[in-house]
This record gives sequence, structure tokens and C-alpha cells, in this order.
Amino acid sequence: MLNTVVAGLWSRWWDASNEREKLFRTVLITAVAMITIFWFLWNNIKPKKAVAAPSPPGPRGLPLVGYLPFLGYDLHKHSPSLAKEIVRDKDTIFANRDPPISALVFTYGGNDIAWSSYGPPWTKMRKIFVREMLSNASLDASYELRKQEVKKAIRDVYNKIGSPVDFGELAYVTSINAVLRILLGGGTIQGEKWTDFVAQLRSHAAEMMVLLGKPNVSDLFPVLARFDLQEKAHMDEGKDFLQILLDLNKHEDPATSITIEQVKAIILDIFVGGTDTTTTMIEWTMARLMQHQEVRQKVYQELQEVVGSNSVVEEFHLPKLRYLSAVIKETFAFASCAASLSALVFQGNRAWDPDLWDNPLEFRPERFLNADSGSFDYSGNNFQYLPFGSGRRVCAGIPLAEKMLMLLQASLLHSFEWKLPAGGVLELSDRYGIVIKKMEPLIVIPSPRLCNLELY
Ligand code: HEM
Repeated sequence: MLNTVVAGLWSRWWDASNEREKLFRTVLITAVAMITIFWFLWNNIKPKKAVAAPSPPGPRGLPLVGYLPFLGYDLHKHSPSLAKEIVRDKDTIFANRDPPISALVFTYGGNDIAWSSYGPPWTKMRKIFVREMLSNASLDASYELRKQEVKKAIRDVYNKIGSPVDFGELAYVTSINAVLRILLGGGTIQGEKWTDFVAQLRSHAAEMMVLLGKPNVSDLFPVLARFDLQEKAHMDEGKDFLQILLDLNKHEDPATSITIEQVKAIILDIFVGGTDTTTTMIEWTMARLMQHQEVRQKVYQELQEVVGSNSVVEEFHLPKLRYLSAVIKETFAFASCAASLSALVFQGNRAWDPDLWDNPLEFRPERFLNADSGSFDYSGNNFQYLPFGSGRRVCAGIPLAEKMLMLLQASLLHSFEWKLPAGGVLELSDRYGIVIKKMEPLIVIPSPRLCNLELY
């Protein structure tokens, strides 16, 4: 189950399909071979210097590539114990970050929460984030704003009844609107300008997630970083959406203790880390529901019992929607969507763990309703189930993520029936990145479910 990204990256890189990558790989292998020979000769010819301090115990690595070729492919078989070692026993070591070049470029040199190393600036930013923005009190206070955005999404869908809807885009626009309203206390740009801005933001964020998960040869071979072989350092040019957000922030109360740098970094984490993950999960969950009609029927049945057809979904309903919550957990367990940045490990596909999961290929939310399923929460204490990471660097946005996931998913299901377009095939392949997205967007057609049209 738990897989090291390093091993995954290595094999993907090795299987490079395009001509440019193949040429690049050949050049690189030749260069590594030449440097290895040079290194060998150098070590045997040059006069010996003073004896260096002994290295920590471990196998001997090769020059430049170190232990990379020996990592093997079966690390995931040790996954829960390996995860425990990384995020619990050696937490303070792995709480540090060694950001890849792309992350450094995107985060102004690793100045955000997710990529900054374990130390006072990270502690301060994380505290501000969790205490000021995501405390129970502020989440309760911002509920009305979230609700309005979800209501707006329902109205938009109602105007598209019978037409194809890109479900991921719908979820993205809604969650970005909700997050921005939470951040800015209600005021947002309206109209076309806003629609354009959100579309740009989505494509930048998606690109960023792919780049963050992509192997950069300079990360594997730091000596090559100065040549910027994959030109990542230039990809940030012309990106000005953060500037727009900072302009919006100018009118905020200056009494806050958050500096402009911190505001910038935190906003980036929320936009890129928060909305993309949430949206991706909502889209995957809906895709699974489209795949399993019997599960979908059970969700509708629960919504009918808990919410009924004369009301809209409210946050107080959410703890009672246990089956829907189990569906989301099962979707996470089936294939987790987000990587943990601690040593770049992530919980991959459950099919890799036949020993840990009973019938891993079966989509069965009921497994999260059993008496012994209590430990499968999002806190990261059960090393078999880490969709939000674990330890000190566990996702800082869990309370908001949980609310948004449930509220939006429940509302869109409660208000509409969804079906695939005529002749449409449900595509479930994924696209690699630090967030594992659907390769093809999920296109579905809504029809109204509620009799009381005033609820739309
Ligand atoms: C479905 C939704 C989400 C998933 C699956 C998810 C998953 C993750 C994961 C796996 C990590 C890395 C943990 C590690 O390195 O061990 C993380 C970190 C983080 N997430 Fe989330 N996340 C989600 C939503 C959110 C939201 C809504 C926010 C903000 C409002 C957020 C903010 C953060 C931040 C700031 C970090 C960095 C924490 C640190 O390094 O101290 N996430 N998330």
C-alpha cells in the first residue's frame, strides 16, 4: 500500500515515452557512466587525505546515484511500519523538508507552511493557520459563507438541468469561492472577471501539482541544478494570481500579526494544497458513485432519512450522514489522492496491499461502518490509513477539508440525480502528480430531485 514516490518516480522516468526524454536519458546515462569512471580513477590516483568521519551504518552507495537503484519496488509491503517509523518514531527528522526545485520556485524559496522546514517560522505559520483560521469558532462563524457558495452552486446546476456538467470544475469553482470568502470575510470579485480568474487559477494549480510530483533531474542529481535542465525555474514567469490576492488583502485589518510574506505563503497553501485536493476527492467520490449504482442508492436513501426533501443539507446534518462519510473514506482508501511530503511517501493504490485489506479491489464503504473501523479516521494515527498524512506535518486543513468534502458532496447529491451522457463511458484512469487526479474530467448530467423548487 504505502509506496515511496522515489521508487515510482524512478520507474516512470525510466519508462520515458517521448523522444526528448529518451534522448535526455541517454545523455544522462552516458554522463553518469563517465563521471563514475572519472570518480573511480580519481579516488585511486589522488593522494589520500586525512581520514574522514565514518558514515552512518548502511549499505554502500554508488557515486552520484547513491542508494537509488537499490531501493527496490516492494517497500510498500512494509508500509505501515515504515510509515510509523517516518512520521512517528523519527518525526522530528522527517518533519524537515528538502523541497524539490519546483516547490522552491512556487513557494518563494520554501517560505510557505507545507514546504518550510521544521523550525520557528513553520511553527508560527502553522499556529496562525490552525488557530486564527481553522479554529472551531472561526469555522462556525464562516459557515454562512460556505453555505451561500454551495447554494450558488446548486442554483447554477439547476440552470443546467439536462446538460453535461464538468463535475470537477463545478466542485473546484465552489470550493475556491468558499475558501476565498472565508479568507476575505465575504467580499469577492464578481462577474466575468471572477470567472476568468478562477479558470486561470485552476489551470495554474493543476500545472503546479503535476510539476511538484514530477521528477526533476536536478533533485536527483543536485550537481546538475545550476543548468536548470528542465527549465522549471522559468515557469513561474507571468503568474500574477497571488498578486491579485494580495491586492484584495490590502484592505484587511492591519492589526493582524500576520506579515505580508506569511499571508502570501498561507494563501498559496490554501489555494493550491486545499482546493485542489478537496476538489479532486469530490470528483473521485462522484466517479465511484457513478460506477456503483447500489452504493449511490444507499447514499440517496440516507440523505432522504437524514435531510428529507423539504430542506437543504446543513452542516448539522453531516455527522449523521455516516454512509456518505464511509463512501468518501472508501474512495480515499481505494486510491489516496494526495502525497505526504514527509520523505515523499504517499499511500497509493490499495490493490498493492492484499495482505492488509480484505478484498482490496472491491469498493465497499461498509468496511468503514464496522465496529472496529473507528480507528480509520483522518488523524493519521492508523498507519494503514493516511490520506491526510500523519505526525507533526499532518494536513493542517483537515477540519475545513472534512466540512467542505461532506457539505458539497451531500448537497450536490441531495439536490440532483446524476447520470452519464448517452453513450458516455466512465473513465477511471488517473494522472500522476502530487495530487492524483482523474485523467479525464467526469462529465455528468443533472436532473432535479427536490419537489420544492424554492430550495434551488
Ligand atoms: C481532501 C482534502 C485534503 C487532502 C487529501 C489533504 C492532504 C494533505 C497531505 C497528504 C498533506 C501532507 C502531510 C505530510 O506531509 O505528511 C497535507 C498538508 C497540508 N495541507 Fe492538506 N489536504 C486536504 C485539504 C486541505 C485544506 C482544505 C487545507 C487548507 C485549508 C490544507 C492545508 C494543508 C497545509 C497547510 C499542509 C502543510 C502542513 C505542514 O506541512 O505543516 N489541506 N495535506
